[in-house]
Amino acid sequence: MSISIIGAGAFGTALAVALAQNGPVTLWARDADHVREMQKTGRNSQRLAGVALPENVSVTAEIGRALAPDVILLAIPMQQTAGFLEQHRTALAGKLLVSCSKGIDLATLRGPTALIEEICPKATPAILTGPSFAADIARGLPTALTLACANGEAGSALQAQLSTPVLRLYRSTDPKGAELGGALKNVIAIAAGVVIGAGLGDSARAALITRGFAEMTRLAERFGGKAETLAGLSGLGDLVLTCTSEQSRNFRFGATLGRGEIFDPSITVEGAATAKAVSAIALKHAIEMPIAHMVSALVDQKITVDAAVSALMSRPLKEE
Ligand SMILES: NC(=O)C1=CN([C@@H]2O[C@H](COP(=O)(O)OP(=O)(O)OC[C@H]3O[C@@H](n4cnc5c(N)ncnc54)[C@H](OP(=O)(O)O)[C@@H]3O)[C@@H](O)[C@H]2O)C=CC1
Ligand SMILES: O=C(CO)COP(=O)(O)O
Repeated sequence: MSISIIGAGAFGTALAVALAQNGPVTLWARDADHVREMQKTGRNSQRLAGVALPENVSVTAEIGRALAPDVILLAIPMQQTAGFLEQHRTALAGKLLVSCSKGIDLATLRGPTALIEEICPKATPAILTGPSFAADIARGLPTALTLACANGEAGSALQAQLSTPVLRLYRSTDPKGAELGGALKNVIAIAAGVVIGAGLGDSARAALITRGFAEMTRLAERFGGKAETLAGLSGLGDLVLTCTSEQSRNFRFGATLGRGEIFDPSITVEGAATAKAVSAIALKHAIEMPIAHMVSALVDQKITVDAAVSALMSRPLKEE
């Protein structure tokens, strides 16, 4: 059975390369010139340099072709997802829609599977998330991810269809916990980057990862996510990866903030908008999320790094 991937960014392209081991893959990009270039060169040098596209990846700008398979992976940035779903709502009815995005929609404060449920109620939502840099997946390095779907039968079928010898998927029926873990870890990764960029040291980063994980779990549990999901690949696993690697765009963005420099605005940094969404959710539901509030304020340049650190360090002393 063929699958299609919406979005020929770094991650969509890497997944196409990996999943081509299992059968034909259709990779859709919105820009016809970009598609022609990929068809001609057999590469996506704009988004994932140095990687050849296997022969059974067919790249297209025709949305009708891309929306024909029963299983469709959505690999576009979170803030563009609602618009895409709305535009193609009718064609998406009855499909298995696997979001590969990590974030919270700022306009509706919903995560990817909640957005799919809201906009495409006749589709079955799932999420593929966990520690995985596109470049690693494309090189065929061993990777383990979470495939979460509330419908256990559909989740099992997807797990089998999307696993490869080097891409090991663990199944979960907790999409809420999985999507919140993936969204929130980006916010904490920005904070970790700030800590390193500002020269505050590895001890401070370890403290921040740990307290950030407590925030992630607190918020996810409030919305029905399970603590054990947060402790798995989609939460702790991805948090560790993103807070400790220079490959992470969220971490690098934070490090740039910490150094007081300007980050290239064309680079996708999901945690920036998501920090604002998380801060709004925390205020609305009275959930204690001090790190997320600080990241949101830093992103909006409403606070300096020094002021953010002293605000976090001067909070009342409490039990762990
Ligand atoms: N890169 C990684 O290592 C990983 C990324 N992810 C997640 O995958 C998602 C995508 O990230 P990534 O691939 O890295 O991002 P990139 O910045 O590499 O690419 C984004 C892609 O989305 C396309 N796009 C943007 N807006 C729209 C739209 N409205 N309609 C259709 N296509 C659109 C862009 O097209 P165009 O070129 O025309 O602008 C581009 O191809 C994010 O949520 C990210 O967190 C998850 C795990 C790993
Ligand atoms: O989600 C990722 C790794 O799991 C990619 O992280 P960045 O978006 O920060 O590069």
